[in-house]
Amino acid sequence: MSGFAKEPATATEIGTRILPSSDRWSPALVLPAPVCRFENFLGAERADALLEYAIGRQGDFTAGTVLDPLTGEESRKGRDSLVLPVTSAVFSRHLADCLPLVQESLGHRAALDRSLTVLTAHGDGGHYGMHTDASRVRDVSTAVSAVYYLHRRPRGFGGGQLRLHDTMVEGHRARPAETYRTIEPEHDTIVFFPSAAFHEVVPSACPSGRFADHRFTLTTWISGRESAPPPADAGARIWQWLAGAAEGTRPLHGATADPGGAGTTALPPAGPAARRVAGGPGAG
Ligand SMILES: O=C(O)CCC(=O)C(=O)O
Ligand SMILES: [Fe+2]
Repeated sequence: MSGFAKEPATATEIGTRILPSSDRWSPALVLPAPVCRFENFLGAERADALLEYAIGRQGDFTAGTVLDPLTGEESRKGRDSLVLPVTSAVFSRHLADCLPLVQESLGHRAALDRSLTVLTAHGDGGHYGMHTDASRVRDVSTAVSAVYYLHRRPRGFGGGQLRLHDTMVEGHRARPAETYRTIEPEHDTIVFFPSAAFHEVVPSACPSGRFADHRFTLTTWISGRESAPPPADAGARIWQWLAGAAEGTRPLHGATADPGGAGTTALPPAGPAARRVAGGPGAG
């Protein structure tokens, strides 16, 4: 026997003795940061070659730093990562080809034309406390962060998840929420999210201590020259809220990093293959 659930015919009012009325509601809106992820981003062969390259350059990595937003000074507070600046025409080309689809899925409009890439390694106790990537980009309201993950299989480390925090909007003020989405650093996957979104890397454990067993990334900050056009829909509004919440995380003066300077390279325009993907089957 099956049947449909049947509600009582009349609804009962919950009295104001239980639920008093109020004109002082203070609703807090909690929004997830827009994010998208690709699996098998470079493909097994290229991913393994890149991993071996990273491992082979062990001696060239240096301790990653953070910029103090108040003083603009570089420090290692809250961060234990190894970094090595790199460029790759092939990687940039592939990023550029994916960008139309990424921008579509993140509700992102502004033109992006520069990128800055570093290889990173997290070992035993490696971590990166809560931050935005404001100090790495020209205009944080439009910049996109891309983190590509690499590791040996079986994985030689534990932990090291990326936490992408939600944004809490109260009235006209936005701030990072305590809730977050967890991203596993899976080999040959890449994640894209707004550079203004608060995020952190939780501590990794690497029992062998071997460099080859570290958690590797190729992290790229993709910048635009111009500010975002005014949002036409709710999907784009989150970018403004994120930029508001990230205010104050960019060093005001004395910053040692110059994201528009020597480190950044021009991002090539997307190729025709990208337009086919973004346009769906039959497009192009
Ligand atoms: O390694 C990750 O998952 C994120 C790295 C990061 O946030 C950064 O380098 O700014
Ligand atoms: Fe970051």
